[in-house]
Amino acid sequence: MKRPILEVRDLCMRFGGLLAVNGVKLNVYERQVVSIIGPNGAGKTTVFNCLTGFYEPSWGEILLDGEPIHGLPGHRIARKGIVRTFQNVRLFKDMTAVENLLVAQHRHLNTHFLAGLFKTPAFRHSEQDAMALAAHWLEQVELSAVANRPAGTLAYGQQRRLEIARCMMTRPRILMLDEPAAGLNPRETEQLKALIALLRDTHGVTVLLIEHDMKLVMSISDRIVVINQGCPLAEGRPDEIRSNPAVIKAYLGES
Ligand SMILES: Nc1ncnc2c1ncn2[C@@H]1O[C@H](COP(=O)(O)OP(=O)(O)OP(=O)(O)O)[C@@H](O)[C@H]1O
Repeated sequence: MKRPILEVRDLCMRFGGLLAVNGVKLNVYERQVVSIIGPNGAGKTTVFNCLTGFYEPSWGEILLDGEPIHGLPGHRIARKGIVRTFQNVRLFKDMTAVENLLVAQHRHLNTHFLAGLFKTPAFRHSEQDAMALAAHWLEQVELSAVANRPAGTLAYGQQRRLEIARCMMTRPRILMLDEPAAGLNPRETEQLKALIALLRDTHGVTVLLIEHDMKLVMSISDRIVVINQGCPLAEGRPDEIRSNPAVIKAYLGES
């Protein structure tokens, strides 16, 4: 069987006396949507923060394609193709939708100072490529019509999709979405679900999802990992998780 693109072994994160993450493991295969669920305070966002280098784990291993990445700074992990969105929308609200995408593309541009100053052919080409990529992603997330509107004036669901497009500008291998459906209406949630499926099925992206919307989680996930009070509780297909008594007791039974 193929090796997982992302392997997490015995991940632990301690904050003083609190063991917020305690022995979490993950095997994420390419082109899968894997959801991490659990009650409030279970440790889901802390796992994301460890995976993206925002926190250095207290213990455990994180392997990307078999190569250890735990302890690397966030920018190095991002360069290896792991990018994320946050629970709260983090766009440049006064910049237009397309400008928000071009900012993300900046590190791929030929940005040598003199090349930019004299607008060399290489610089102009990379600018054109960035614009073409931005146009492509605006179309994929159905925002072409609002490309020149300030991001802050877009509907909330549009802002969420713009954030995902911004991540996609960096050509990630693993896209991590932290509660992307929070605050969305049912129509916007359906659009989000279709977008996640498109990213996996058409663009070959692997998606890690933290989400409280169980309808979305159950319908889009290939695998689900349940954590409770920092500890792994269950792992499996949506139908297995739905009928797992421990999960129902710890989590689904709450709602
Ligand atoms: N930087 C920190 N310092 C101290 N404690 C923290 C820190 N970050 C998180 N915690 C604690 O770790 C535990 C897990 O928090 P975390 O945000 O990872 O949970 P979560 O599952 O993402 O919750 P939610 O679903 O509410 O977003 C909580 O008890 C939280 O208070």
